Parts: sequence; structure tokens; C-alpha cells
Amino acid sequence: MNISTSKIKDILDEFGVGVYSECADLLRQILISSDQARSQLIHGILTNSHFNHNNQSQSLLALHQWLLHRTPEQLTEDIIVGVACSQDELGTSDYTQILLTTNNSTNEYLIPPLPNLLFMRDGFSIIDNHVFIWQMNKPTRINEPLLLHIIFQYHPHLSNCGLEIIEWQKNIDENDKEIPTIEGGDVAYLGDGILLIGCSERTNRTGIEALTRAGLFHQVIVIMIPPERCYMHLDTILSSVGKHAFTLHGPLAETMQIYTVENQYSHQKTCLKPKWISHGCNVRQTLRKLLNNPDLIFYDAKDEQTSIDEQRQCRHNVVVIDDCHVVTYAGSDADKGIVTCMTHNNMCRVGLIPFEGLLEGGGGVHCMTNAVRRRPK
Ligand SMILES: NC(=[NH2+])NCCC[C@H](N)C(=O)O
Repeated sequence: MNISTSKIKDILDEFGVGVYSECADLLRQILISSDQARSQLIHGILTNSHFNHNNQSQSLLALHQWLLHRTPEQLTEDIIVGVACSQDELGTSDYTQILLTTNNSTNEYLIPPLPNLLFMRDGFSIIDNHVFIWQMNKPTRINEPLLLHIIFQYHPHLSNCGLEIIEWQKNIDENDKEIPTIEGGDVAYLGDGILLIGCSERTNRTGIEALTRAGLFHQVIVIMIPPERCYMHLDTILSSVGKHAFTLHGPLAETMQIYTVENQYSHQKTCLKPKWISHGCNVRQTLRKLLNNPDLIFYDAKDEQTSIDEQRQCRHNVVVIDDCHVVTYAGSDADKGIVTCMTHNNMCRVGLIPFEGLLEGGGGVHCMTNAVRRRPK
């Protein structure tokens, strides 16, 4: 954990939230104690490898042999830090020679590093007692779900605490052409079977339909997000603040189309392609109506330019501990910023963490956290 992320842990501690140790520690312990987890990880690395995608079977075999000789500690590092195709990293063996000579020089890495693992929000969501491990849209993040799968499947506590992994991506239609992708930053579970999800650069319609067909939600509300890097996930423009409120980046509040997506069944009760029902483009009005809460509050900066500045600094990307405790980046405009809006009339207590060393990664506090278990209400 670096100094910047340990600040998030400190604030969560202060708000009484326990934090799991880092992914690397969890994975290392699992790989030390389970051979099965180890071979599953190796199998996954090979499946996701460019050698596999390009049908380079001799190289794939050599990579397999090389991985079989790695210790659990080395494997943990290999999947997180990545393995460059160099003698330095590969050492000397017959397999190394094959890998060095057959790898196309455009692929610097045999196993790509995972610099975005910091954004723990995106790889999975736990909703009630279900674990959804997402399918990333960005190829550089392809090994994150693999690693998370191993953790939820084999961790002594997480695999035995009543959580069930849902294979949501299997629910696709044979006519679907695109691979279903969903990233957790687009997913906001509002409780009571209501799912709010962004259809974005990263989360596609096929993914949303596959998730709807899992039949686990009674209402799926979709917000169409402009496909631009600065709005990469729903949580960069809108995050839930308990039952009473959301943060919302005002300049987009009346331009994003909202749908509800409903399952449809044939006479034989087979699940057909879900139906998309439009509710217009006014986010505030529509959410108040669909959530049956005319008093729903939307926190934002006081004017458009300040909202734009705050959005670029990921301050709408808040993590909520309970209805009145929220954490976001420090540095908000004291007069017109979103933090002033949230703390007005003591509506919320806002924990602030310095953004230096974190904002550069392109995400906020919500992106870097993910709840495994919630306090009973
Ligand atoms: N939930 C989020 N908004 N995550 C932000 C992820 C940022 C990361 N650099 C990416 O591009 O994937």
C-alpha cells in the first residue's frame, strides 16, 4: 500500500470500516496453500495470453513450462507487476530461449502488468450474497477478473461466507455479436432489487442485457453515458449517497438518455431479448420518479464551471459509508464546490483525502474502494 492509498484506509478506519489486506497478500496466501488455485491461475494467464490469441502453440507451451517453475510468491508478482520479455526477467532455460526468439517484439510483455488494480471498484461487485466478477472492456485489465476469481473461489473466508459467484456473462443471446463487458465503476446497486447501471465506453448493451437476464434484479435502470474518457464510468458523474441522495455532474443532467430494461419471456418461459424502455433525458426528474422519492437530493458544485473542474478532479466519485458519511478528494472549492454542498446544513460529514499521487491514475475514492460486507441497517 503506498502512502496515498493508506490515507484512504486511515479515513475508513476512522469511520469504523474494516479493510481487507491487499490483493497481493490475499493471492500469495492462496497460492501457497492451494495447488488447484495455482494451476487455475496459470491456465487463466495462458488463456488470456497473446500467444493464445495468435495461435502460437509452441510459445504457449514454453510459457506454460516457465510458469510451472514459478513459486507462489513469484507468480503473485508475475500477474500483478507483469513479466517483460527479457532475459533479465525470464532467466535462463530452454523455455526462455523459445520465448525470447518467438515473441513478436511489439509485445513488450509476456504477461501484462496491472497498473489499474488500484481501482478495485471495477473488477467485481458484491450485491446481497452474490459476487459478480466483471468482464473488463480494456484489454490491459484482462487479468484482473482472473485474479479476483481465484480470490473469491479460494480465500478461506471469502469462499466460505455464503457468497455465490454468478456467471452472469453466460446469459447472452446466440445472435449477440459483441462480447458482453461490464466494469464495476458503472454499477450502482441501490438496494431492494434496484440496479442502476451506466451504459458507457466500458459497459455495453450486451453486458447489461446478460446481467438483466440473470433475473436477480426487479428493476434495472440504465443511464447512457457519453463515450468520452473523462466520463469513463457512471461513478465519475454520479454516485449514490445512501437512500436520500446522489452526487451528479450537472452539465450532463439533462442530456443522458435513461432506460429501464425488462426481461421478456416466451410462452415456454424462455428468456427472450430484454426490452429497453425510454424515460427521456432528465436524470433528476426520472430518478425521483422511478425511485419513488420526490425529495431525492442531487449534490453538485454551485455553477457549471466549478462542476466541470470538480468532475475532472473526481470529486463526484464519492464513497458512502452510510447515509451521512462520505469520503472524497480534498481540494474542493470552499465557496462553490461539491463538498460545501454536501456539508450544507450538516447533511453529510465528508472525510477528505489528499488527491496528490492518486488523481494521476484517472480515478477517485469510489473507484479505489469496494465493499465486501455492509453493516446491518
Ligand atoms: N470506477 C472508476 N471510475 N474507475 C476508474 C478507472 C481508471 C483507470 N485508469 C482505467 O482507465 O480503467
